[in-house]
Amino acid sequence: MAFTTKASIASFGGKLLKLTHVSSSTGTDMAVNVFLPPQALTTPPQKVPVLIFLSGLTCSPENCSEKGFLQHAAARRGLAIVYPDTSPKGIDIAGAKDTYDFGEAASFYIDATQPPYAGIYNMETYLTAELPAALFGDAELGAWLDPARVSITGHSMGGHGALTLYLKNPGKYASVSAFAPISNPTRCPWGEKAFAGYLGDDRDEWKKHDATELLAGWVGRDLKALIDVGTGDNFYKQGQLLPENFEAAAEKAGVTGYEVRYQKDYDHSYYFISTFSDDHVEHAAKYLGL
Ligand SMILES: N[C@@H](CCC(=O)N[C@@H](CS)C(=O)NCC(=O)O)C(=O)O
Repeated sequence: MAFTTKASIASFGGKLLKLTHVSSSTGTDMAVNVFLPPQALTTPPQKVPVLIFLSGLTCSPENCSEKGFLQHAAARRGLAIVYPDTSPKGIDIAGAKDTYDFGEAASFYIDATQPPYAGIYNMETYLTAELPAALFGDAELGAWLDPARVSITGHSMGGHGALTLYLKNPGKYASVSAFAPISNPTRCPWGEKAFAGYLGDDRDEWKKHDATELLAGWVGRDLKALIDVGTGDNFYKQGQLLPENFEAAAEKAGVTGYEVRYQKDYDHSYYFISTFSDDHVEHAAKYLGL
């Protein structure tokens, strides 16, 4: 297969595959983990729906695979989980490793237009075109993964990624959910820094990658979205997440079918994610026909 298998680990009756492949979008090796539930691993193999999980700042495919607990419900419901990486890695770009919120592991899941990131940080193209084509077209993986049934979720920067890729590509994903998403990046310090660095100074360009701004294109539609935010999340308190702005924009656009839950005392960590991961898998399962 086009993927190299680095590990195959038994998990909840299924298998977690740790894979790498060469990406033409980024020009680098990309890591991706794939959890196959027991329902897929039959003879002959069974195609199962897929939930993509996009991770947050500083992460790799490992963080959520190890402590997000998505595999628990996914194994019960018969869903595969795909954990892509957060950015191209191992490239020598000056400054890219200097801070936790920009550069390596902080791609914001967009295609950068500014040097030195342009041409390398093409995460939107990678996630929406190259990776699905590689996974579903693969002789082995393609026997387990159903290209017609895909949903998306994510945490923090990955919540921003999940919401924006969903809103930019109507019909591509059956539903969306997010844990502590950066909901209005054009108006928070993390987003302003990332968008200035990757996209330049034109704030109208930034808005094309902001979930709150993108809601204007969804007037009157059913969003099929679940969002959880912890009230004890320091990044929420610092104004990095701004879920209220997303809610206000959704209300203004008259969209339906979304729920934003404020979970008392929960922080930004994987203790928060693992507590509510069953709900997010259930949300996806509902729209994936399970
Ligand atoms: N200062 C923190 C900020 C980054 C952070 O909290 N990242 C979140 C996503 S925005 C995370 O999932 N970190 C990795 C982990 O908890 O396993 C750090 O460097 O770890």
